[in-house]
Amino acid sequence: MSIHQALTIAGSDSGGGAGIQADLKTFQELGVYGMSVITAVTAQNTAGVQGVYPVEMAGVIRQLDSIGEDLAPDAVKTGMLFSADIIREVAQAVRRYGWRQLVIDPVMVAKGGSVLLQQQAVQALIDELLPLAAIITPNVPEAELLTGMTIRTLAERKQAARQLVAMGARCAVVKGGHDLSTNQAVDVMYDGERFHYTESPRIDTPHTHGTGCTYSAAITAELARGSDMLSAVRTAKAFVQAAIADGLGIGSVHGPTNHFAYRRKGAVL
Ligand SMILES: Nc1ncnc2c1ncn2[C@@H]1O[C@H](COP(=O)(O)OP(=O)(O)OP(=O)(O)O)[C@@H](O)[C@H]1O
Ligand SMILES: Cc1ncc(COP(=O)(O)O)c(N)n1
Repeated sequence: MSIHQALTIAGSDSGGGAGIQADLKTFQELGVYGMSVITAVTAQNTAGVQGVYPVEMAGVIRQLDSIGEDLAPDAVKTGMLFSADIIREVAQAVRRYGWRQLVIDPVMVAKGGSVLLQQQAVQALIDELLPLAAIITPNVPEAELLTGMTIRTLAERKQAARQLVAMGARCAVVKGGHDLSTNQAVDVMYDGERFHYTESPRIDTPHTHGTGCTYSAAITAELARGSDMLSAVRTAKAFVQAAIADGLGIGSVHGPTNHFAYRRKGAVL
């Protein structure tokens, strides 16, 4: 039996809703074998982040090499990378091992406001990692920091997506999860030639912990399975929509999404 394989390079979320845990659950649900490189351990639950404990550099480098020397992921995603040093090592590994299908979710702050990427690391993300991206998937605040633009309108989101491609990503999606001005969650994708929109009704719920991780992990899984970029983005949108719509009711504050929901709805892989 041959199986498609995907790697996530991200932080651990003890509460299980975001980070490595969300990524591996999403890979599994989409029929892809999952591997992980853990950059930081977070103590986290639905109420917020109680602690951030970066993995020492030697440990990050060793995990990257252990994967690269033996395994061959069909697609790789990055989430919480925490520091400029980690970003540099990840970029080196991506080049060294020829990981061409790289999905970057430029995680910067948790929904509760905790810092998941040091401020001085943003430039390293722009200089070292972004040019290696098959796709980058910022939300609006992340796209603003990466491009230096102020983004309020759909036209500005389109311009930001175009700018991210000019900065070296092969494709960019600027997500609309944070745009409360419409009742649709509209994501804007630019593939270097044209724009595509993926939209779904906005669900009024506080339980959106880990939506960005889940979405980018679903893109990664679909790329690993051999999908083209637009199909991967469309499937990821359907996956995250189902996961938000059918919340689990876990925890006391911002609960996780439901990774089972997409397949339970009868999606055929
Ligand atoms: N309330 C919602 N209803 C429907 N779709 C949503 C909602 N919130 C987010 N989405 C969708 O979920 C996906 C992830 O977007 P979001 O903007 O939440 O990412 P994010 O802010 O990076 O997430 P995270 O905070 O987990 O890092 C996008 O496709 C977005 O359109
Ligand atoms: C380890 C880790 N990675 C990413 C997020 C972002 O997710 P959210 O913004 O939904 O809290 C997180 N909270 N924790």
